[in-house]
Amino acid sequence: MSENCNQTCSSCSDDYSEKKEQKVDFSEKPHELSRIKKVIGIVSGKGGVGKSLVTSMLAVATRKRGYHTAILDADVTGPSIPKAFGLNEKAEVTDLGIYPARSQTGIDIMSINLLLENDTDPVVWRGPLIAGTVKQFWTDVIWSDVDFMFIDMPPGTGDVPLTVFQSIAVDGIVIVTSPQELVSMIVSKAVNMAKKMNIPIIGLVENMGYFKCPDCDKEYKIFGESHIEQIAQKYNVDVLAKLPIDPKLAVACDRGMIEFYEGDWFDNMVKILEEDVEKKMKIAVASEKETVAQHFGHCESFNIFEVENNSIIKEEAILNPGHKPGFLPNFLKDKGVNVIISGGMGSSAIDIFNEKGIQVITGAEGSAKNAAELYLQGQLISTESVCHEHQYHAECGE
Ligand SMILES: Nc1ncnc2c1ncn2[C@@H]1O[C@H](COP(=O)(O)OP(=O)(O)OP(=O)(O)O)[C@@H](O)[C@H]1O
Repeated sequence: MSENCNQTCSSCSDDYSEKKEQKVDFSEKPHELSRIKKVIGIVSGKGGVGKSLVTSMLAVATRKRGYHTAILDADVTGPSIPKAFGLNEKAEVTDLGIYPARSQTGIDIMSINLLLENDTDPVVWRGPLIAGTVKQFWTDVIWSDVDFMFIDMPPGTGDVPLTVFQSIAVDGIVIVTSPQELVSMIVSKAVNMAKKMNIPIIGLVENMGYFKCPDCDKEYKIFGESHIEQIAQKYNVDVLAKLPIDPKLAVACDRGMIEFYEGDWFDNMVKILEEDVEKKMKIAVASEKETVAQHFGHCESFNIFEVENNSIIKEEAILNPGHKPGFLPNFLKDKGVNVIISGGMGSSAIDIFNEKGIQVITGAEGSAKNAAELYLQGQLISTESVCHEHQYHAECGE
C-alpha cells in the first residue's frame, strides 16, 4: 500500500491486492409517507407469457386474505394492469406526491397509463427514461400502509429490469414462464440475474400449461409437454402454481373484472408469502347501535375492530366526538385506523381519509361487525357512495 493512501480506492491508480472493491449503492428510498412491508417482483423471460395476469391475480389473492395490497406497473411500454382492473380515473398528482388509483376492492395501483392523458398513446421511450419512470413510481408515489406490493417488471432480463432491481428494495421474485418458451434458458437467465442482485427467488409459476375441456374435463397440452418440474429441480427452486389456459381469464382481463375472477391457484403461494408478514390493522365502522350508519359524520359511535392475521382479536365502541371540519379523519388516524366503513360519506371527508392513506368503504349496511368481517374476506366492495343530502351534507362532508 502506498504511504500516501487515503483509502479512496475508486480514484487511486495504484494496483494493490488490498485495493477494496467499490460497492455502489443505487437503491432509492420510497416516499417519506410510504409504508410498504413486502415487495415482490414478477419477472418473465419475454413478453406475453402472462406476467401481468399473474401480478394481478397475486394482488387479488393476497387482498382476499385481508391484506392491503398494491401493484407498481413497471412494464412501462406495455402497461396492462389498469385495463385488467377497469380503472378509468387518473392518479392524483399533488404537491406532496402522487396518490395511486384504487381498484374496486381496494388494491392501490400505479401505472404510466394512469398519468397519460390518453391511455392508447404509445410509450416509445428508451431504457434510461423507462427506468427513471419506474424509480419515480417508487420515490414519488405515496404508498400508504401496504402489506404486499407486486411489481409487474418490464419483460426480459436486460438493462431496464436490472436498473429497477438496483433501485427498489425487492424482497423476492416470482418467475413466470409458459411451456412454449425456451424455458430452461430463460429460467437460468432470471436465476442468474436474481443471484447477481442478491434477491431470493420465491419460485416459478407456469402459465398456459394446459387447457381443460369444459365438456369432458380432459386436459390438453396445447403448447406441448411441461418440463417445469425438472427445471425447478435443476435450479433448486419451487413451482408455486400451474395455470391453465382459461378463456374466462382473458375475458375477465379484457372487461376490467380480474378482481372478481374466482380461482384458487395462488392460495398456497399466498401462505408462503404470508410467512413473515405480520398483519395487524384497525377497521373503524361508523355505526348506530351496532349497525352501519348511513351518514358518517352524523353517526352515534365508531366500532373499532383490531385485526391480527385476518381475524378480529379485539373490539371497542368509541362515541363520535362531534363533527368539526376535518376533525374526524384526524381523530381516527390518531387511533391507528387503516380502514373506515360507512353507509355514506361526504366527498371532503373521503378526500382527507385518502390523503391520510386510510381506505374508505362506503355503501355498507347491516351489522357493523358483519361489515368488518366481510371486508376481511374481501367481499365488501365500496359503492363510492357520497352523501349529497342537504340535511347531512355538512356533517358527512367535513
Ligand atoms: N392462463 C391464461 N388463460 C387465458 N388467457 C391468458 C392467460 N394468461 C394470459 N392470458 C392473456 O394473454 C394476454 C397476455 O397476458 P399478459 O398481459 O399477462 O402477459 P405479459 O407477460 O404481462 O405480457 P407483456 O409483457 O407484453 O405485458 C392477455 O390478454 C391475457 O388476458
